[in-house]
Amino acid sequence: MIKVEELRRTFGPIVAVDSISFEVEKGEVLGFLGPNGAGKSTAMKMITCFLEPDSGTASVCGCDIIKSPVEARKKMGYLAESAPAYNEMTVSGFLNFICDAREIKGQERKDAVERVVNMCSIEGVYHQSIETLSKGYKRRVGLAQALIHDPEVMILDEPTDGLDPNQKHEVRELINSMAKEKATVISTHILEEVEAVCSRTIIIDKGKILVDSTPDKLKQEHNCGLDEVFRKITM
Ligand SMILES: Nc1ncnc2c1ncn2[C@@H]1O[C@H](COP(=O)(O)OP(=O)(O)OP(=O)(O)O)[C@@H](O)[C@H]1O
Repeated sequence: MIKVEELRRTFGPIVAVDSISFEVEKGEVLGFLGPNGAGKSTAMKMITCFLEPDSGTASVCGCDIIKSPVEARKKMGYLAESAPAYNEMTVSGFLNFICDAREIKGQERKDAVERVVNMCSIEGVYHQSIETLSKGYKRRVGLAQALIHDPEVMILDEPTDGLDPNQKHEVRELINSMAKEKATVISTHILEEVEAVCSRTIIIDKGKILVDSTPDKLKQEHNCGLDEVFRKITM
């Protein structure tokens, strides 16, 4: 469902993403791991059509991100690293604004909003303005907007960042509950999260893919826990 082919992006002299290629099938949850500055967010921004690649491309459910970005975006839900929500809007106003942008109307809109509000447990802050929310609730609102059109592909940049342990658990359960029907990519620094939700993991450093494997295989091959595997590979 996701096919990434030789994606590359530089910022001046910095090669943020260096010709990476991989595929993600329906039902897979791919964990994107790497140290700070490895290129994870840049890769995600390119796949979700928020940043143009220097070269290479990707397709999402058969829609090329360069030739058909609008179609590709319809297939994806994207939670950005620092979810760009409109602070002065209420949660309700923001989710309805996203529905406007995605042309979700009438009863379909009512059902979609109700579904994501329940899924992300944001009933209690529904009428509150976004600027008054805690970091964890902002993250959940970001997740709600990413899921509002029930996308086939989810691209989630550090989805549990800023959440307390209970909320982290809830979001991981949520990802697991949806995983079968979707292709999912999440980036994270939390190795325990990889074990909890990812069926596959890519370790990226300095823009290059160093490892593409499953968490279990990595632990077996290196005969240690994932945190040690991560250190061995990236240090
Ligand atoms: N807009 C930009 N202008 C200049 N350099 C950038 C820009 N965006 C990213 N970079 C650089 O590209 C490299 C990759 O950054 P990126 O944010 O993709 O890494 P990351 O793996 O997501 O890091 P983190 O785990 O810290 O979020 C870094 O060296 C970063 O400084």
